[in-house]
Amino acid sequence: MKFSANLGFLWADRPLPEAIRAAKSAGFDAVECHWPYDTPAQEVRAALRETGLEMLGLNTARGDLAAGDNGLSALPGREPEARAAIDEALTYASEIGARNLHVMAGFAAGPAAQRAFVDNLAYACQEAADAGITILIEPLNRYDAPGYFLTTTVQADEVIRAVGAPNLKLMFDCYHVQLMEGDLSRRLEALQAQIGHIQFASVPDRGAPDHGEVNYAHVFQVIERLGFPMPLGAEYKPAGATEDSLGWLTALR
Ligand SMILES: O=C(O)[C@@H](O)C(=O)CO
Ligand SMILES: [Mg+2]
Repeated sequence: MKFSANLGFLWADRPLPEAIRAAKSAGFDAVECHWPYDTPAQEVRAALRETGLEMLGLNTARGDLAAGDNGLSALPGREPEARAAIDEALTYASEIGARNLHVMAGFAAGPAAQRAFVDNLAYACQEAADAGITILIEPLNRYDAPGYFLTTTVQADEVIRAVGAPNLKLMFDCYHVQLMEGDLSRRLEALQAQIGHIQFASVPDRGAPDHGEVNYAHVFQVIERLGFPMPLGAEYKPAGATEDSLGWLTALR
């Protein structure tokens, strides 16, 4: 199996280009990140070229962090900001050759939020299509992100159908899905056509995948059997130094 290091959590204490090099040295096949915007895109591109790693994806900016924003695209009345964040992210993604963009919904609820999300995603998909970029939406669990608009794969499936764009896919983060819905094996199989990227972490502590209530040896076998072609995103919070958390990866090599 192939694995992508999520540099929002792994080597998060290092500047992004150094984190990319560390992921290469540790044996990862790809990288992904959260919000790379403080690092000039050419520095990221240079590190990717040097290591030969692909940046699989990044997130749209969350908005006004001091005001508690966690994404903008499902916030009625804030469409101009949401679309500016989408434009910014697509420009950055194109500059570093990233294939996926996670468009973050934000804290909202109700029909107006649903309409705003669908409309903003339609805009994102249209703008992304020419660059060959896939737009992802990710349900987040209610404990880490209470009040977030998108919380389940069932809801994400409805949104994907409402937008109806071929380049809109589901980010299936096993950690969030286990906390909200469980039944990982069946859900991966049922949703395989909609899934654009898969992430994982132990549950419930969001650590390395070698402990906790989910048996990842089994989940990885399911994913392999389904023939999912892309590296899986290791998006967990190491308990100490990232290098000391990689026994699971070594064991699989
Ligand atoms: O699971 C997560 O938290 C991330 O994948 C993310 O992009 C948003 O916080
Ligand atoms: Mg995730």
